[in-house]
Amino acid sequence: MGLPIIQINNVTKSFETKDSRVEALKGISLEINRGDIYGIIGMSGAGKSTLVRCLNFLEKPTEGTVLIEGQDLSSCSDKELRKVRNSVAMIFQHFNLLMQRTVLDNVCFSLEILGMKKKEAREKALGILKIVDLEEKANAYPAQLSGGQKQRVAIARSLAMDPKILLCDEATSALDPTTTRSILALLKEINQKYGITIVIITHEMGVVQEICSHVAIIEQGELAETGTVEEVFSSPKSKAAKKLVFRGERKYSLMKSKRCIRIVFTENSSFEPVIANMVLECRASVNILLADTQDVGGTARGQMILQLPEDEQIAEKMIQYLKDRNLAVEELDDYVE
Ligand SMILES: Nc1ncnc2c1ncn2[C@@H]1O[C@H](COP(=O)(O)OP(=O)(O)OP(=O)(O)O)[C@@H](O)[C@H]1O
Repeated sequence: MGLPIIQINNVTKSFETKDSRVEALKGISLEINRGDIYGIIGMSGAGKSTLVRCLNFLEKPTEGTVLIEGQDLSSCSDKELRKVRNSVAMIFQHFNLLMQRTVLDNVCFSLEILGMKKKEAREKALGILKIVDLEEKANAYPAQLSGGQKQRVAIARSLAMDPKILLCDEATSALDPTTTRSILALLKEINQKYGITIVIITHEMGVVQEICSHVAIIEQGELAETGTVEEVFSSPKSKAAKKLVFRGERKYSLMKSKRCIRIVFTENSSFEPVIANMVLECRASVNILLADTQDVGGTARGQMILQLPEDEQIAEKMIQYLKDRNLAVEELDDYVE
């Protein structure tokens, strides 16, 4: 597989304000491989934006190192840093387009700054607008576009630089679910066709599940958990991961038992017969606290959270019943109050 394209080693970042000091990152280490779509997820204020800004040195870490393709950014000259930054493109929640310029000029702008001739830049930009499906809007101004179209222009502008890495900071947070899906599909296509490594910063587990191969969960400036999306979704270990996977729901129930389990299905259709048969066989009812299906890396994954009967023997029998049917059963602490 070779060297990871991004290596983050023990990065800390503190912000000094007039009367306080904020430790936004507290010793984060991460490796991202070439070709990954890597999600970095966490609640508001967790330090996601700070971390992503450290990846292109828009923010310099207080301590620790960031290596892009093996090159330590802290030992780069200004010229070398500019070169690295050209290969690490970034898109944002609010698009950051030049409002006085047309779509085409937005894409040509950075190419011309790099010294490309106008005609050549125009040709390249038109080719890229085709990739993002915005050819017919080349002469429109950003104000005349929808949110999704604006984000496509921002993606086109970053692709113009032939980046190796694309950093997306909450790039779909201002978009509705349908538009979000189409932008995520475009990012996936770019990743697959052009081999661009993508880092996605988000607070939504749905975004991670839709397209990421790997995920890192950060909480209060620390890394809570990393793994493949499949691993983290199937058996989240940290409190932060559980909160995101279970969508932060904490249930209040009329049933007395506090014993809850989570089952993961690969097929949505297997939900009902298994639970119904288990209830029939054990002659006791369960309380279904959550049941849903989510798309994890293109596969439908169902999860169900059950509150078991108070009778320990029956509860054990139910768990065994499910395990005998090769279902992953995980006991959840403190799920009900
Ligand atoms: N320039 C700054 N000066 C002072 N504090 C800052 C600065 N930038 C970020 N912080 C603080 O660092 C912490 C992490 O902020 P950051 O923006 O990285 O979080 P985030 O996870 O991206 O949050 P959100 O999802 O709300 O954008 C917060 O407490 C924030 O207030």
